[in-house]
Amino acid sequence: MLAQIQFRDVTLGYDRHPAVHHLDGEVAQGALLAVIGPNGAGKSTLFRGLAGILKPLAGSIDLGGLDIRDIAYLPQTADIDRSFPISVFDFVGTGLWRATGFFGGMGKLARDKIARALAAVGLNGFENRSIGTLSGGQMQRMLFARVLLQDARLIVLDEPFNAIDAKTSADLLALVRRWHAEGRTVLAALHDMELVRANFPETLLLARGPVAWGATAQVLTAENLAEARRMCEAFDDTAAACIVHDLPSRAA
Ligand SMILES: Nc1ncnc2c1ncn2[C@@H]1O[C@H](COP(=O)(O)OP(=O)(O)OP(=O)(O)O)[C@@H](O)[C@H]1O
Repeated sequence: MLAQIQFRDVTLGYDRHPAVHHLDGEVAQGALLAVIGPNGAGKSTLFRGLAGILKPLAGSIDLGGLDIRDIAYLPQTADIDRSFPISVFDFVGTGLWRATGFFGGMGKLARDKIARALAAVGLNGFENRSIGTLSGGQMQRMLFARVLLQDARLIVLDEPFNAIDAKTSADLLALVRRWHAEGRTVLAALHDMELVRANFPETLLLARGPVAWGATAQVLTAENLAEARRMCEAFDDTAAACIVHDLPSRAA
């Protein structure tokens, strides 16, 4: 199996303080991987690193030759400025920037693609609504429509099913399955263990560092989950990033 992502002893953080550290491992092309862990475990930080928003403090992330524009990143809805004056249509249309460029005009073909993406997520008729008027579930559907348009090889979804109803979850999960069936690599940060067990073959359990990574049934054990909680509680948020060449045991 070819690797789509290789984490090489990567540390990511803010203001030189690590939030995720010493992550090693690889994600195969076409994998469907759940990333789970307690609040503050570093899931969003890891995804910001994958999306190129955050540069590693140490180590590296190899994306198997993918350009940053081949990655579709769905942030947590809390990270979206809902007061920004943009319509649903125009917001979803930003998913085409890879193809059209930032200043590219929007022809009929592009407008049709946006309309189809909105229809696919059940947002027909919402085109002219301002994003600030959407409910949580509609907002999530809109974000999925943008990912659809991006047509990316690597899809990174940060808590895509958070605070949405069962019908919306089921509709959006069907899109995730479709992306997986199309051979795209999909990573999703999730809190719902039942949803993970039922739909994600592989899981990374994170608690600032990796606790377990592999087949979901083997990762989601009571012992591993307890260990993740313990590691998160014990983590010192003010610690400085380790410098790898200061740690002979790791370098050996
Ligand atoms: N922009 C930021 N600036 C400084 N620290 C941050 C920032 N974003 C996250 N952190 C810190 O990094 C650590 C990891 O947070 P992160 O949001 O990655 O965790 P998470 O696993 O996604 O949590 P949750 O499940 O609550 O969303 C936390 O201690 C958090 O306070």
